[in-house]
Amino acid sequence: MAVGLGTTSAAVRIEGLWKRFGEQVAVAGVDLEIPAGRFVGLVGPNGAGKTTTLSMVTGLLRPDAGRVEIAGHDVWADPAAAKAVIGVLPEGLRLFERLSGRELLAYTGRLRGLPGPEVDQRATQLLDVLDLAGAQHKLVVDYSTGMRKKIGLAAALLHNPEVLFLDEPFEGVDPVSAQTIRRVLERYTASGATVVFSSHVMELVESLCSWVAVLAGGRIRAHGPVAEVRGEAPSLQDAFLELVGARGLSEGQTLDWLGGAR
Ligand SMILES: Nc1ncnc2c1ncn2[C@@H]1O[C@H](COP(=O)(O)OP(=O)(O)OP(=O)(O)O)[C@@H](O)[C@H]1O
Repeated sequence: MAVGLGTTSAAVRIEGLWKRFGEQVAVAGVDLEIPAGRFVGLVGPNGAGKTTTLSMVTGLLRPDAGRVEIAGHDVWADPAAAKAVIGVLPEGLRLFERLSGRELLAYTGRLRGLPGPEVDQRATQLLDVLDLAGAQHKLVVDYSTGMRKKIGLAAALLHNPEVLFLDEPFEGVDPVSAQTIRRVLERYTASGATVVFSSHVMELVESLCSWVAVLAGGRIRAHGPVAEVRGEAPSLQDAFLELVGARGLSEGQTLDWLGGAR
């Protein structure tokens, strides 16, 4: 179901978003309204424009054209107000490596303007639910990939944002940490907050998300509740392959030299 422009329940409103890198058009006119209180998947093949879109939506990359509103705040006209209500776990997350996990949270909390005792209390709880309590005094440089994602998530949640943006949050994360992250995110959306995350892993999106947007070639190909985007297809994966026009190997592309039959 397409949510019409102008409804009031949108967590994120994107209008006419464009980004070009030289000759390469990365995002080619994205219009999208993301409803509040949903677990939302932004899916698309490699190079579809997911990271570029999320970077523009979260105020990290200036669009060539278009506008973005988050919880009613224009990201580029009023960046401070917009950034106050979002949390971001970007791709290739850069952290302060020479701080411990707890110090990183303390620093993030003060940057967000939270009082010290409140930061301490929230940090203790987040470290605990994310299974990082035992590693809280270790330097971030010594954290594993999964631990980095989890401390990045804790930092993104510390100020209790209205909308959380996550670029590939489960990439490189083992199943135990993935389950922990998942539990925290489900709890967060159950309280009415919105999560928007990008992924290529369709099974994950189908099991986690209630709403999905499919991006390919810099454009939105479909969006709405997962069941509607899936339609008659047996799985979201099948619907996705259909939407993005995936193709098999054709005549002349048989790779007949590949494999054991010599
Ligand atoms: N800084 C840049 N300079 C030049 N081209 C870029 C830049 N960033 C992205 N692109 C190009 O824009 C297009 C969209 O890239 P983007 O990283 O947004 O896609 P994506 O959907 O996140 O892909 P993936 O799933 O592989 O991470 C690609 O063709 C990419 O090569």
